[in-house]
Amino acid sequence: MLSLEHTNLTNVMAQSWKRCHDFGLSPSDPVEDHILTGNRIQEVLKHNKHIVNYAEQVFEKMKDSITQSGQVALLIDARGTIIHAVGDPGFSRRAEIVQLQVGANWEEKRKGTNAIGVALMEKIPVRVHAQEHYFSSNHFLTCASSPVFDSTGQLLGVINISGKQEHYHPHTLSLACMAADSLQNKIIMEESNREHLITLKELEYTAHTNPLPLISLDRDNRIIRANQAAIRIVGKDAIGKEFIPVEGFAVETIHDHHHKVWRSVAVQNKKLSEAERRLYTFDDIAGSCPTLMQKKELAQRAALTDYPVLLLGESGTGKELFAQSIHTASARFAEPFIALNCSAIPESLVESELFGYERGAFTGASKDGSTGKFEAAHRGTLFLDEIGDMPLRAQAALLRVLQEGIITPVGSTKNKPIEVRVVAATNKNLLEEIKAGRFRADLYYRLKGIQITLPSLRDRSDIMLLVGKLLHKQNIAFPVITERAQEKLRRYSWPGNIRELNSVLVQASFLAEGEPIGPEHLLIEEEGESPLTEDKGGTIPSLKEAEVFAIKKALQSTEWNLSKAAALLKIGRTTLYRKIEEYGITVF
Ligand SMILES: Nc1ncnc2c1ncn2[C@@H]1O[C@H](COP(=O)(O)OP(=O)(O)OP(=O)(O)O)[C@@H](O)[C@H]1O
Repeated sequence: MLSLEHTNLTNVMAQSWKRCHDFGLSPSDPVEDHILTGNRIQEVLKHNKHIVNYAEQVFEKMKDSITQSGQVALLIDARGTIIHAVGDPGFSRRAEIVQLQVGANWEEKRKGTNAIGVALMEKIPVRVHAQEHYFSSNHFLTCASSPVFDSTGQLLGVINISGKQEHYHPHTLSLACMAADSLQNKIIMEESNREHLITLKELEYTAHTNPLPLISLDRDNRIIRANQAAIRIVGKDAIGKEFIPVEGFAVETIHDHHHKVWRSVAVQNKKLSEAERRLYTFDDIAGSCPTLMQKKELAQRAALTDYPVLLLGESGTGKELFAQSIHTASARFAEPFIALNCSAIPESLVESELFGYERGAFTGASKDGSTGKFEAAHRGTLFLDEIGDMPLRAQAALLRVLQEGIITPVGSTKNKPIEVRVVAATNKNLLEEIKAGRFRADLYYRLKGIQITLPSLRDRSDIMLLVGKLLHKQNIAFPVITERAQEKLRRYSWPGNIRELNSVLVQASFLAEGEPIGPEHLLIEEEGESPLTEDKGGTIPSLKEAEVFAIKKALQSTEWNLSKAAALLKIGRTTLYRKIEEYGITVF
């Protein structure tokens, strides 16, 4: 009697044979003998360098048993080309005759039913033995293949073990599966290490500006990292040494699944002074240009009302600064100002984030329950940043509360009346988002109340006044900027607006070391320097030059915020990080 598994595999085989028949192949045909050689195979190998390196490590462990049992182990890319092979030299010679060698392609449509082709097609581990092969010339083989996927489930290739049919062994398929799993684990580990590195890099950059002392400890309570603020307290030499509790530091421990201490972080638990806790006010909004003054006046008048406010403007134009100023100038100034980054809410957590949840409402929920942003902002102001990126499901939930003025925490049956003033902000064109079906028109009209569009820095006539104020904030006296540097500042287009200006000035004052700031200290691309601008001879920049330029520009305008820069470039964070490494792009 056939087992279910066997029946299924038999079906898989039958379907493969049918496909081969439909391709117009006949079992007695000579097998296609095209093979990639020279530059073409070198290109494929270069493209797959990473996975081949890992496969070498995996195959190394199996090499002896594969050789002794007269087999070959192969790595095949996602398109069916063999890219690495190890095994018994005797069998390898015979195998080469049927092209079980680097450069040959074993897709079903070329080589008929075979383990590699079927595993690629069906994305499952499979054995193809003797006469199960479509072409008669392959009947002397017994082959087992298992697919390899990356962390997103995308097929990367196949591991295959082949031998003469008389060397059939029931465990060969398990061996192929184990090798594929091991290879997959190595690849996923590498990806997660890279992710970890990115997080560390981001932490490094935020730690620069984060004034709160922060220390990371290993499981033995030794200091493995500390930001500048913490180093000032514990000293540089403390890294690597045991952390002796310092007064005012709270240690929070991270446990693994077995409740073993894994890592800890020590954060200085200091109470923020009134000045540090203070939100921005209209006095903090620097500028004298008529457009900005007009927007500031409009916002000041809006602060006296309870109407919703919608702040529009490019990234870094001061939308959050305006939102806080509106709150502090309003009658709600003594109540909370709560900010929510709408683009960062995962779809599944929308309700709990906005409305909170009761204790034990869902798996993973804190046992004490949690207060949602609406409740936290009760009687105060809720600032909905990046509203244009809010997922549609969250938009529906938000609209409901704005209409009804009540919330129901997840897992609760009780309604709570909520009274908040909403200020929303986005750098997206909401009318276009509505047209594209990504933003609800009814929500737009509810949020719009008073709409204030902030000017981009390039459209402002008061850039030098801003420069003075921003340098003053860093305790640098004015004037310290040469004429040519001022000209350079005026000419630049400032895609990252005031945030970018601030970061360029911080870099410049650092580079100038107390001397007047000259154009050489301003690390911005002059418009004419752009490799994207065709010069008079019409030279087109190379793809690499264009990429480096775009990446640098995105990093500069987001102050090296990798997530924001990747979003500007419309690529993933991991890809951005890889390119930064590949092109050797540095901070300055
Ligand atoms: N008129 C201004 N005067 C002084 N500083 C300003 C002004 N406008 C913006 N800034 C500063 O520029 C930086 C960016 O401002 P803010 O975060 O408010 O911009 P945003 O428009 O909300 O940006 P994003 O859309 O990227 O969130 C902040 O450090 C802010 O203090």
